[in-house]
Formats: sequence, structure tokens, C-alpha cells
Amino acid sequence: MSIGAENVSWKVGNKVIVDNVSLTVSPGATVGLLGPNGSGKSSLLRLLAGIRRPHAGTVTLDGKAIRYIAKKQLARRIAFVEQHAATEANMRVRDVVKLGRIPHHSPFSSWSREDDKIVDEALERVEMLQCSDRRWQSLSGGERQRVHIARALAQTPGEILLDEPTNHLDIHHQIQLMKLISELAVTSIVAIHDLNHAAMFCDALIVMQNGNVIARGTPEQVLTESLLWQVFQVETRIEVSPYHGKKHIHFIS
Ligand SMILES: Nc1ncnc2c1ncn2[C@@H]1O[C@H](COP(=O)(O)OP(=O)(O)OP(=O)(O)O)[C@@H](O)[C@H]1O
Repeated sequence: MSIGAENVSWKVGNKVIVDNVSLTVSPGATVGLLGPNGSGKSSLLRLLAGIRRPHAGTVTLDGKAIRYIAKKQLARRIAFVEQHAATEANMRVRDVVKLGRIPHHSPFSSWSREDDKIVDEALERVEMLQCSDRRWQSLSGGERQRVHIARALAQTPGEILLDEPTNHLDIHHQIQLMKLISELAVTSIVAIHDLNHAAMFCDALIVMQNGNVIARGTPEQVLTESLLWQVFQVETRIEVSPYHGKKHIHFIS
């Protein structure tokens, strides 16, 4: 078992933002969360991360309601890379990534070689190891994004939630990151707008509209011309790519 939601709803005032959403995710799977702007993807991710409490329903981890799981224990399991994650101080890159190890330490435990190894590996995986000593303020938007992802990896989570992680990244790093996420032996839920990347790298897709889940399944099942018209009002032609064997979407108008 992994992360799940049972009839989860969240509202602001009278406005229902996440409407009775249930989902189960297979351990180790990469799940793409699709939907138009404002459809509730970020809100759902925050509920799954335990940052927000649902007004109704339950978020579960291995079948246990997360409201009964201690914050620190939750932080050892779930890493969340938010869309506009801010790191205030002008810290060195390596020190930002080291923050990911905090949930694994007590006030009395000391930093170990194993911690150093995990931090190095996390930086290496996002191609930022050579920038370890740079200061946060000197980084570009895309470099900052990659450091945030390294910090999440250093958390050695069982579940990683990413809100539009490829924003700001050039095409090399978009592909490299999606490949990395799909290859991680970690359950991943990724809010993503690039439908072709979703088709290439996700095992399953969940489509949201107005706070509801309106479609779910494999990319082959979910990505159809009629669904994309219904959800995004774009005309598409979809074919199986002769290069990677996954669906490829051509946008017509
Ligand atoms: N704290 C809040 N207060 C008021 N409204 C909110 C709040 N959080 C989210 N909303 C509203 O809920 C709706 C869903 O927002 P959310 O950020 O979850 O959508 P999204 O699918 O992630 O959108 P995007 O693709 O633009 O990132 C939006 O209409 C948003 O304005």
C-alpha cells in the first residue's frame, strides 16, 4: 500500500475546491495529475502531503489516516516539492539539500557519512553536484527548482509529490527530471501540464476538472482526442509514436 484518498473534499468558504476525490496509488508508480488551471491539482497535492486537512474524507498512508501519524514520521515518508517553493536565506546549495535529512535526525544524533553520501547522490541526480558551494541567490529559476528536487530526494521518501516540477526547466532538464521520477523506486504523484511528457513517463494518469476526478487509468486509456477536447477544448490528433511506443499528441487548434 502507499498513499491514498477516500472521499476527500476541501473548500474555501462555500467554494468546493476538491470535491469528493478518492484515489489509490500502487507503490512505486508514477502518477500524473492533469487538469486545467484551477482544477484543484495543487490543492489535492497539499491534502495528500498533510499540509492541509480535508473538510471531509481521509488521506491515508499504508491504509492509516495521516492525521494520526506524527509530523516527523510523515516527513520521513512524504516529500513535497511545491510549485513556488521558497528558500529564504542565502544558503549554499549543499546546505539547502542537507535540510532534507532533518526528519531522519534527532537533536542528539550527529551527521554521518551516510548522510553525506545521500546528499551527494541527490545533487548528482539533478546534475547540481558541481554547484554544491554556490549560494542560493546566485542560482537561476531552473537551478533552484533542481535543488528543491534534490532536497526532496535527500529526504529518501517513500512517496514524492511534485507540483509542476518541470516549470522553469530547459528541455534537457525536463526530460532528465521526468525520466528520473519515473525510474525512482518511490511512489510519485506529479502535477504536470505537458501531456506528451505525461504519456511518456507516467504509469497512470488522473484527470481533474472543477475539483473532481473525471478520468483515470493508463495514459493509453486516458489520453483520447475526445477527453482532451472535453477538458481543455483543444483539437488534437493522437498517434502512437514510432520512436518510443507511447501516445503522442499533436495539437491542431
Ligand atoms: N487558499 C485558497 N483560498 C482561496 N481559493 C483558493 C485557495 N487555494 C486554492 N484556491 C482556488 O482553488 C482553485 C484550485 O486551485 P489549485 O491551485 O488547486 O488549482 P491547480 O489545478 O493546481 O491550478 P494550476 O494548474 O493553475 O496550478 C482555484 O480556483 C484557486 O483559486
